[in-house]
Amino acid sequence: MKVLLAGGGTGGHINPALAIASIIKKHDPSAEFLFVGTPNGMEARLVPAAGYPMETMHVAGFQRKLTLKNIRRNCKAVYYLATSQHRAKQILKQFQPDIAIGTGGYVAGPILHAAARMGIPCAIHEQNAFPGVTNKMLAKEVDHVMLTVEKALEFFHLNCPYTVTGLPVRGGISGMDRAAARKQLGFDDGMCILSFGGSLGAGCINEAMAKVIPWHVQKGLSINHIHGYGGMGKETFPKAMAAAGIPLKGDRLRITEYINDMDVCLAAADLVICRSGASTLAELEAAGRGSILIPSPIVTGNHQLHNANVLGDAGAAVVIEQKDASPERIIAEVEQLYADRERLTEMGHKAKSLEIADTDNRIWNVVAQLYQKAKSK
Ligand SMILES: CC(=O)N[C@H]1[C@@H](OP(=O)(O)OP(=O)(O)OC[C@H]2O[C@@H](n3ccc(=O)[nH]c3=O)[C@H](O)[C@@H]2O)O[C@H](CO)[C@@H](O)[C@@H]1O
Repeated sequence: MKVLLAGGGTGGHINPALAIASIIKKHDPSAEFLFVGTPNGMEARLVPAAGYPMETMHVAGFQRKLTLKNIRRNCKAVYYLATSQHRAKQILKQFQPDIAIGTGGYVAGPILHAAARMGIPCAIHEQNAFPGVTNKMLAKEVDHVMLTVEKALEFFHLNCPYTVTGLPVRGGISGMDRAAARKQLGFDDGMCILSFGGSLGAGCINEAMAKVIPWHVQKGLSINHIHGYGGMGKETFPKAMAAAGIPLKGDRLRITEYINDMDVCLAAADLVICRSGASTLAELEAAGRGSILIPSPIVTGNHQLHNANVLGDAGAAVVIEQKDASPERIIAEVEQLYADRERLTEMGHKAKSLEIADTDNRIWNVVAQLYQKAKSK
């Protein structure tokens, strides 16, 4: 089977494409893959690192606010739009895929559009509860739409079947026992908080944790705490801790720029305080952990708030919009959950009940349907 995968820009679009490739490879080890991305997006690093070939094409989004800089950017976007169809056809003619799958990001637009017009069976995967512009457009042309959550359906006008597949999570996320994870981290059996703000960190979460950590340490509460401050907090967060007299690594503390062992940290945690990117939420569901979610307000269509509300509405998370997420408010929420561990455990169960445990099979079923369609042509 020859599979073309297109997606790019952020890890949020590329990692699902890589996960889909792994699922296909597991079922069909002889499958051949070609990724299509932009030369400057994160895909240019992540895809070759995962060992897959990639063709590139230039694409850019249109800016709505008309400043001089944006007019220049829009001129570039028009040029790319004019040349992208030719490039897309060239890539498709060379690789001759049986099927094509888009996982979002501008680059998926021209290539999936061209593939659909050439009669190649196509599908898209939408990671968020509020779909991106590319997927919304492509949904009218493809043969199948895969969704992480059913809620996204409200925003699509579909002419084709859909499957709620969930979002593939990294191996190991739900596999570890809480006690073993704590032992590995050197923690005791008090409450364990895990906080982080996406791969780069989040100013708002760092500001809150700069108060939350000294609060529970100075009060002597029985709390273990892991915090990932990200590149964004690299200069400021360790200084804030030093000023408060808090060590970055103590008996109950592990404060680091990036959390590399998220599987262990999630398993150890009782409460997670974080943004609401799609992968993070799928991981919270797989691990079955209660959370305080502070959606990033600067993402397209405010999709992180839509994502967070799926868990919030199910009672699996407390959702606090960034404008309301003062350190004092976060401390108050943590204090309540510290005092009511049963509620926290219940939130974890509710998160687990949202998990789609057979995501891999659901995705493979869609792929198999597309391939059958390709072979029957
Ligand atoms: C800022 C932004 O536009 N984010 C979007 C991007 O997600 P983006 O990839 O930035 O964020 P996600 O929450 O989807 O994934 C973050 C990943 O990084 C991991 N992690 C994070 C911090 C850390 O220290 N260690 C670590 O391992 C998390 O466990 C998770 O697996 O695409 C997603 C899918 O379209 C969207 O839902 C997000 O809104």
